Amino acid sequence: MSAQREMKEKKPWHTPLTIIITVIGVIAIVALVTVAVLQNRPVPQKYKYGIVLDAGSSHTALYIYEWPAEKDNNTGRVEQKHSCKVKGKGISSYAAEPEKAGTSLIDCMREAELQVPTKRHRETPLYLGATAGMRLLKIEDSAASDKVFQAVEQTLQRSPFYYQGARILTGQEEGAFGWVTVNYLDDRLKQGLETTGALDLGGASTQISFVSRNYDISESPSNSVTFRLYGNDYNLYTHSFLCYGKDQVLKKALAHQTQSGPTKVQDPCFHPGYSVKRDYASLYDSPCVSDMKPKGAPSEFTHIGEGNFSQCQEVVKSLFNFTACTYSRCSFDGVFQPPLQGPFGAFSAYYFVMNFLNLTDTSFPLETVKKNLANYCATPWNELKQRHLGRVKEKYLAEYCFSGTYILTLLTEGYNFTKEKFSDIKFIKEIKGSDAGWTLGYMLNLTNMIPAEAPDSPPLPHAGYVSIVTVIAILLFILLILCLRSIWPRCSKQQQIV
Ligand SMILES: Nc1nc2c(ncn2[C@@H]2O[C@H](COP(=O)(O)OP(=O)(O)OP(=O)(O)O)[C@@H](O)[C@H]2O)c(=O)[nH]1
Ligand SMILES: [Ca+2]
Repeated sequence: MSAQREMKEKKPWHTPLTIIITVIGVIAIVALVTVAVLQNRPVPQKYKYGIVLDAGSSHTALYIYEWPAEKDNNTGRVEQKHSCKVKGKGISSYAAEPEKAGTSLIDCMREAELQVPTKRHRETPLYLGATAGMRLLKIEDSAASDKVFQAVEQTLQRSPFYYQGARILTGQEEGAFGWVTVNYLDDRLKQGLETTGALDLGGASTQISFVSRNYDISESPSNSVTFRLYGNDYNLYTHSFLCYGKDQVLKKALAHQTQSGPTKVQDPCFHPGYSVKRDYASLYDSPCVSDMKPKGAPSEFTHIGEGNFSQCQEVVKSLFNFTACTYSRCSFDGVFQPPLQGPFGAFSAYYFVMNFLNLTDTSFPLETVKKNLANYCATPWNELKQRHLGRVKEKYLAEYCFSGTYILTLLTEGYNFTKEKFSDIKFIKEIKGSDAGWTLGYMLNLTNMIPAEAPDSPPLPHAGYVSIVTVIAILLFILLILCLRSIWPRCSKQQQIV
């Protein structure tokens, strides 16, 4: 009997009660961890979608955005799922046959129907925003602009999506939403980091938007937009220059060189050996140049290239007015601009052009960039065609020298990016797979997806929470075992004595 008791005291571990407690302990811990994991496991993702059509002056593009259904308010979660380039020109080019503006969108709308799951169609908001091309058409022929919108609306209303309207964005909205897009995608807003300025170069207008500390917004209220995003206040400076998109500036440069109504124009911004017949009527067909049309000009002129970068720069410079300024400081054409500040992202045509010219690396000195561009401009047209035609559209190829010169002039002389500041610019196409442009910012704003105040977030991420629960459970279990091992003999002894 005493030997048996001694055995039990030495190995209390093997008593049925200990085994039962251990099994219950293990089951409890497994259950606790399982519940913690299941409760906090990210449920299979359901997505929401939003569609924005960017009706630009040169073309229309459709963007589909996607975000996890339960996390509307979290930053950095909306991503571009798909984009579709509408075939043909921008909707403003259909002024004479407005119904075609509507039908031009059909193919991309079909693509969108396939991209967004059918059961989400009815709840997916669909917006169309038009920019400088439609602004110019509205100035030129307001009735034609209305007809284009009617045609576009007809197509969009027929789609299965939740159509929210088509309208012309103001230049201020276009600039500000481009800035929101860039900073949202870079996760700068929620974290309250220094923001990135946005430079957008379109076909008909160009936008500059940045936050400049300590500048007096009351000096030019029309250039300021204030935001409260995730608990941070932003005073944004923004300006949109109508007629300073690269297509309209090219018209202005050619208009400047054809003021005497010549039949031949020697253009330093085009390559040696380039020679194309152009007609006066289509050169002067936009409100940006219509009042410059020379009287008694012939019907056409021959556009001849000379390939001289510095002369081209002089032509381009002459298109800006650097003298008129009623503010403390101006960029050009009497427009207020506070001191440049912070890094900048330059997208759209800034990227297309500088990428083709291999000039996106701004760590090179500005002088080197200019020298490379000068070499490129001097390259004979035939040589370039041999090198690139087939892969690059002839119209784009012919214009890169002019466009590159315009970009450098606009940045350095227009906005005053000095040789030190030039390296603050990054030429970008997209950020984390989403295109840089105003469309994402526009949708985030209209769907109220960026809150004014910072949302409360759980103190621990899911993985951290599960790990801590598991560690605590294991520690408790070990403690229980240790307790059992040290106390049990005494307990059982006491039981026996009793
Ligand atoms: N080289 C090159 N140019 C392009 C490309 N796509 C567009 N462009 C040109 O770049 C310029 C700007 O294009 P976008 O940014 O789409 O301009 P947009 O939105 O139509 O015009 P806005 O209404 O003024 O904003 C236009 O002159 C286009 O013809 C491209 O892939 N390569
Ligand atoms: Ca644009």
